[in-house]
Amino acid sequence: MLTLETQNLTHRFTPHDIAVNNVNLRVEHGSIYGFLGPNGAGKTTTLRLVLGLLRKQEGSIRVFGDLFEQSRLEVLRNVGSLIESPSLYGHLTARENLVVLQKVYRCAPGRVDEVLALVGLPHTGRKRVSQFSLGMKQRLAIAVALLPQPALLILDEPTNGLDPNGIIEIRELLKHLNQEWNTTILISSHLLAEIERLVTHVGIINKGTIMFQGTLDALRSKQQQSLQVVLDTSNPDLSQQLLHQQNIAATQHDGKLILPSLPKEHLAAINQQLVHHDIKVFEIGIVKNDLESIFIDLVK
Ligand SMILES: Nc1ncnc2c1ncn2[C@@H]1O[C@H](COP(=O)(O)OP(=O)(O)OP(=O)(O)O)[C@@H](O)[C@H]1O
Repeated sequence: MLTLETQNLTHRFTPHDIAVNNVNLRVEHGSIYGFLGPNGAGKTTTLRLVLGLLRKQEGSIRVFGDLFEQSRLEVLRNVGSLIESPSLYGHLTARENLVVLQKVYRCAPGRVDEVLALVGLPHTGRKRVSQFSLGMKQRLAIAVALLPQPALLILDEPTNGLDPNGIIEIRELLKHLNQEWNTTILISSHLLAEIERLVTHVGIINKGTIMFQGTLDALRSKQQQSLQVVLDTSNPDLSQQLLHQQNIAATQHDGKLILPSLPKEHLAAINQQLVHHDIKVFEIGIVKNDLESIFIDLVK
């Protein structure tokens, strides 16, 4: 079941530039969907459209199965979001901030302490938010988003500017929300490494267009397909010639040969043949592209 689905979502800020181009997001119920792309790719614009913060121009948006424009209030009651920097009152404590918003959103008063505990801020006492670290502010902003006990949480780069510890803390919090409360999470980031250990699904956007969408496993299998073999020999030119004679496309990098992934038996035969031509074989290794380089390839 899809919690969020867009069809051909398209948005232009000017007639000549398409910020979001026929985007078909498919966020499955119970998933943690990482929405990835470099700066300016169209992530924030897409998320703002999905939340009705920008007027939709083309395409359709369904949340919880309903068309967004036909059930806007009902949908927004069940969606928590953090887009760009959070609006918090610096002169108030974490609790006081939440009490104000609990009244605005008309949630049960008991929810304030629940969300403070959930985000790990129950003991900040009289400390004003202006004295909070960036990580604490982000946690509080997520607490605000959680007040209405949302079934869908949309977070735009929530770990921006956080140190590695802060990033890990937010990651653990989101995992907990997903596992314990079954909250579906859509989180954007421009760094795959930052969310790789968190997400179940990935959507990669570049210049407004989705380049890849699927499970993290599907992205990993792309990584598998991109394995290469590195061959270090005493005579790279002759080795390359011999490989080309067998229709194996080998290229030279820093005196080593790079060839496509081949079965073990085939590599052993190549080794034998090179030795047979008096070529010393120093190394036959596998080059495993990391997920980050697959991501970079997709958005190049
Ligand atoms: N209010 C606006 N007016 C005009 N152009 C805009 C506006 N907001 C965004 N854009 C343009 O739309 C494109 C997509 O921007 P968007 O902010 O959605 O990207 P992003 O992926 O969220 O990037 P970042 O990671 O830097 O936030 C960019 O070219 C940007 O310059």
